[in-house]
Amino acid sequence: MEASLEKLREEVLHRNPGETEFHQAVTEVLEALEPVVDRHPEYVEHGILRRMCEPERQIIFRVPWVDDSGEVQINRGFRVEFNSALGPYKGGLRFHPSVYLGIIKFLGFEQVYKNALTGMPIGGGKGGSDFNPAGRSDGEVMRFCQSFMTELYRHIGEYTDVPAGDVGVGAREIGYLFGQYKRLTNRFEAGVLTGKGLTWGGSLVRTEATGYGAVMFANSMLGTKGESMDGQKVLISGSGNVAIYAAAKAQSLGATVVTASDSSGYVVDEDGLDLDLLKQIKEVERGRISEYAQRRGGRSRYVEGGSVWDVPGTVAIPSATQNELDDAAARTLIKNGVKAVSEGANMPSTQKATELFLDAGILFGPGKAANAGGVATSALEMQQNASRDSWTFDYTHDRLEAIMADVHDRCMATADEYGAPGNYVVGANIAGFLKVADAMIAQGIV
Ligand SMILES: NC(=O)C1=CN([C@@H]2O[C@H](COP(=O)(O)OP(=O)(O)OC[C@H]3O[C@@H](n4cnc5c(N)ncnc54)[C@H](O)[C@@H]3O)[C@@H](O)[C@H]2O)C=CC1
Ligand SMILES: O=C(O)CCC(=O)C(=O)O
Repeated sequence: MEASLEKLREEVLHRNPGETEFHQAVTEVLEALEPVVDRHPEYVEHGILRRMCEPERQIIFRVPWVDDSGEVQINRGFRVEFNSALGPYKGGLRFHPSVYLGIIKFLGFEQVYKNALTGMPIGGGKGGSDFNPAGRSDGEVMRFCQSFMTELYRHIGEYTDVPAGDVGVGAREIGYLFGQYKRLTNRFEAGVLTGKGLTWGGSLVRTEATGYGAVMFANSMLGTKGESMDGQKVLISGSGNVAIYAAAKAQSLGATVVTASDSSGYVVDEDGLDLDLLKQIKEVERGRISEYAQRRGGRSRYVEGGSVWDVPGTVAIPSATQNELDDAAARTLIKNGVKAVSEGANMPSTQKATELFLDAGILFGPGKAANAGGVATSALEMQQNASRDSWTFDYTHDRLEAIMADVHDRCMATADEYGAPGNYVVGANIAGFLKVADAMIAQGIV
């Protein structure tokens, strides 16, 4: 790495001890920015890179609540408002026991570049809690969400910071969070959260958008080689919001999706996933993936533990969590003939896995580009809220499709321009960076 970038990387590691995911995300971006620094020393002179590695604001708070047995529970809440050069902070909330500051900072950092790439007027942020919704009753989830919002509400607003869902935060949680925000502020401020219910300010296509977008991105990448999703054998990890709708879009484009997983194991279904069954188990019953094989029968099977990436396939869409696809998995995928990897999750491939894909000439769509469809559609939801309008499914879907095509083309053109043709990691990071950096220069040292 170039000396000024290496110095900055060391400074970030030193200032943020123990935050390994944040270190990883920063390292990837700094490596990709090497050709920019050579060409544009003014970004170093203005301290842009250093400022972009330091969140504008980090909020950490206590979230006390009472469980069903009357016991007081304490969780920790976070909101990292990373960068507002392009618009209000925007990004999801994650409720998962693994959450700590380093995870929220990596997600917030990624969000800045991703949101810039969408072309929409949104800055970047992320939040969440170490609360584990698994096994909690609706009443417990509601009381937790109400307590979480009782602190968060003073930091957010449609022109300030607009949270949404992420792992463990879906329509149910957004409903409880919105209800409490409305109660505390006495305002029906629809644009303060996205991912809302369709009858109270939500947007059609937002539920499907991240998974759909990741498949659209894969389709565009394959298009550069004269191929498409049609006829591909697709491996998907996870079985949550992103995984389910990535599978749905892939199937609608003529692919066969043969895997899904959760933290206990994975299923393989050579006949293609039955998505109605998967949705019933995961979205309605909130059950385990093992039940899928039990109920589906036929050629489906459940594998306890193990890795979904052991299954042969031509397109991989990792859609569960960070660092779920390591170098061993990447080698297996390459050996088995994978052609394209489109990251539905945030940073699901380790740095080594990413390098292996790039070195092998695999089409590789990094999360900040490939999964940008979710936040882009959140921005469309904000647009509808601002104009008190609601658009049709088809119109919103067309907007998403146009945005994803543009993200793809911009990554490709930028990679070409900076001497790394076909490298979407370089393209995504540089294209996102330039937009934010120019806005920051225009706005002065703030
Ligand atoms: N929901 C959204 O709009 C967006 C989500 N993402 C990213 O996509 C990923 C998935 O998020 P969602 O689907 O929204 O969450 P979700 O809560 O709906 O689903 C998460 C899924 O991942 C599985 N999972 C978690 N840890 C796992 C592990 N260690 N091994 C295997 N499976 C595991 C869970 O069982 C669950 O099926 C995350 O990285 C998230 O940050 C990215 C962009 C937008
Ligand atoms: O829709 C949003 O605001 C956030 C989506 C998100 O959390 C992400 O892109 O990782």
